[in-house]
Amino acid sequence: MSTARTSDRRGPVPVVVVAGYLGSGKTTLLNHLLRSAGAAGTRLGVLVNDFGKVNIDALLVSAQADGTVSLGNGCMCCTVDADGLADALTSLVRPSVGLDAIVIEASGIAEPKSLIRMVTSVADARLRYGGLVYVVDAAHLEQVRRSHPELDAHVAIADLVLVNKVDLIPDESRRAVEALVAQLNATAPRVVTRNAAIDPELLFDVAQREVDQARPGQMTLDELLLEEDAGHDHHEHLHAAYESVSFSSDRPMDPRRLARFLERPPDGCFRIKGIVHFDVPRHRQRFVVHGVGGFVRVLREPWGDRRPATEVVAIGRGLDVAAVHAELEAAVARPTDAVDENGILGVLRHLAE
Ligand SMILES: Nc1nc2c(ncn2[C@@H]2O[C@H](COP(=O)(O)OP(=O)(O)OP(=O)(O)O)[C@@H](O)[C@H]2O)c(=O)[nH]1
Repeated sequence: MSTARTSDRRGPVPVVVVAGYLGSGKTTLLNHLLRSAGAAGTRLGVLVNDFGKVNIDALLVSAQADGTVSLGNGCMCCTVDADGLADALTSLVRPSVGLDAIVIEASGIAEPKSLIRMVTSVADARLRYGGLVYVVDAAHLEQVRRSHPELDAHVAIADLVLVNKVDLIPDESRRAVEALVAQLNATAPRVVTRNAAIDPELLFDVAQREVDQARPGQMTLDELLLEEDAGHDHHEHLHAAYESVSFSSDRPMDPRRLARFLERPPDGCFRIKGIVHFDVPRHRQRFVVHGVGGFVRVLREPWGDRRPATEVVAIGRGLDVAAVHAELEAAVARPTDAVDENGILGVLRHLAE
């Protein structure tokens, strides 16, 4: 239950931006995340323009003061406008609050790019930008695009696209919407959802604080995929499934090649997280790396009692598992490599310090 343990283990708190056209399902997503995060013991901070949007009644409000609600399960909810965003973030990432992740809902008409810029410009090493999740109303995408052509550009910069409300349309239309989204954004993974029910693990590390047991109200990736599979073309869904590729090595990594992997992740790769060992003089510390759609954040800390070794996990949809492995394998330093004194700079420039 200790918050210190959490921040030790996790490094900076990820700040995920949720955007989408009016009525696409952003609030539904926040409520789903709050429910499932609370059930798992994850402490989530939510920033919204208007409390009324989030179903706080269902979440056992225990206290409310100064535009902040403390939710019974350790989650926090704040109202915020553009001017107050940086202050709200800085105050939410205080270790005493003990949050695992923060989610910001962009109001339906907000320009996601400016919100992302506001988040990335907050100079606080205790937080890191955690990517843009864009919610699409699959039943109205065509219609909304006609009146709001800027929607295409929003989808294009997303790191993860939720193709939501698929219960309202036939399979054929769903496939057409998926194809259109893929055309607008070839690299971001897509998740097909009903009521925005995604696995929170896709957005941030889900802390397991109480007992590690089945989490009511939350569908795991496996369950989601199984549900998607039922009644659909099985072959198609096997290929559409999420993959998580784990890589470990006792040999040190080559910093230049690893930095390239983080900055230009393989197609479909949404998240990369890991602990990396470089055998570079003065840089033999334990490097904690986070990548979200090419946005990289690195922390450095002592190994302590731990034996230096590398462990990296890549999560995505339609990932070429063999290719990811091959790329990471190729990033292992070889004894025959020429001395590359500047190689580590590619990693250091992402340091959060
Ligand atoms: N049928 C169906 N309805 C959904 C789904 N997801 C959300 N809704 C409903 O769509 C309506 C709008 O959802 P919200 O989550 O409020 O959408 P929003 O993006 O927050 O809307 P704004 O705040 O107006 O931008 C609500 O009535 C939801 O219950 C879904 O997958 N299927």
